[in-house]
Amino acid sequence: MNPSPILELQQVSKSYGRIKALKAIDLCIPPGSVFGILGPNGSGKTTLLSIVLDVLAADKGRYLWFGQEGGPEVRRKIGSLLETPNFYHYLSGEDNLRVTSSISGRGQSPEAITKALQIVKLEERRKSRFSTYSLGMKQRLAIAAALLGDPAVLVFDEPTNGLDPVGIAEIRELIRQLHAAGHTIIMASHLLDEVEKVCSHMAILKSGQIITTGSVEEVLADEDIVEVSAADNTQLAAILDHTSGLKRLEKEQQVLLLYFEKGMADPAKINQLAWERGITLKHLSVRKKRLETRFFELTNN
Ligand SMILES: Nc1ncnc2c1ncn2[C@@H]1O[C@H](COP(=O)(O)OP(=O)(O)OP(=O)(O)O)[C@@H](O)[C@H]1O
Repeated sequence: MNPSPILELQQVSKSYGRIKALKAIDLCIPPGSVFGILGPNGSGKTTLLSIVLDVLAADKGRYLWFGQEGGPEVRRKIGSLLETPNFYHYLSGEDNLRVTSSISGRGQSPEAITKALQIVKLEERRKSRFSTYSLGMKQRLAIAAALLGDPAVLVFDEPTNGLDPVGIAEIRELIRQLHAAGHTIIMASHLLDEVEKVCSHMAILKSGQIITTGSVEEVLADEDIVEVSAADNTQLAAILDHTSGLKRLEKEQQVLLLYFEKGMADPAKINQLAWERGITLKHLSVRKKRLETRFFELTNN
């Protein structure tokens, strides 16, 4: 039996005038997951997160956190970062967290603030003014604010937006660490590579609809891809073109890519087939589909 979802959306719809931003969304987010919400610009990611965080009201449908409908008790278990908070530039990181915690009423003890600063690795710079922080540090301070009160779930909208590769890698590590510490993380992103690196599950949104959802492996593994090469790839292609279960064959630089229905690829049989026709393979491997490829397949249709 599947564990009860941390968050469940049932038929959630939202329009802005004539624009239908979300169209009857059903979605389940499993506990303990790092759940990526992916989608092109304008697909409805921010609208979806704003609704489940009670920032926006849905026109129709409902959502349940921990199996319940809203309320302050439930809200306390969720930390969020929708957009960078308005920190005071002349205050230190630590003082900014004090202000945030007194406004939100969460994690007000000095220990809670120190712990949040430690987790995001800003302890050494806690006394520095916010204005002296790099963009990556500012974003980590925003995550520290979301961590106040030690919420079970963290919701981030584009947490690596505007960061350089080092800043992105720091946030990636932080997300992994928070996940390992037991938090469920829900994040909207358009960075396919990031989602592939850190997420366990995902949903792809397009024009306000979920076009696929599941574990990252499930979403990617819609077909088997086998990579082969021999001294003469043209001859090899002619032989393998009739392999049973083969959907299509593509040439890519020095290798041939054989696409099979899911579960139909048989590398041993491919090797044998080539061998029987007098061809020795130089290379044979099963390739994992990249999220980028899958994303474009799904969103371009
Ligand atoms: N306040 C608003 N008024 C009118 N239309 C809006 C408003 N906010 C969003 N929209 C529209 O709703 C749709 C979904 O927008 P949303 O910001 O949720 O998408 P998104 O996937 O988060 O996009 P991005 O990746 O660009 O942030 C878009 O067509 C957008 O133009």
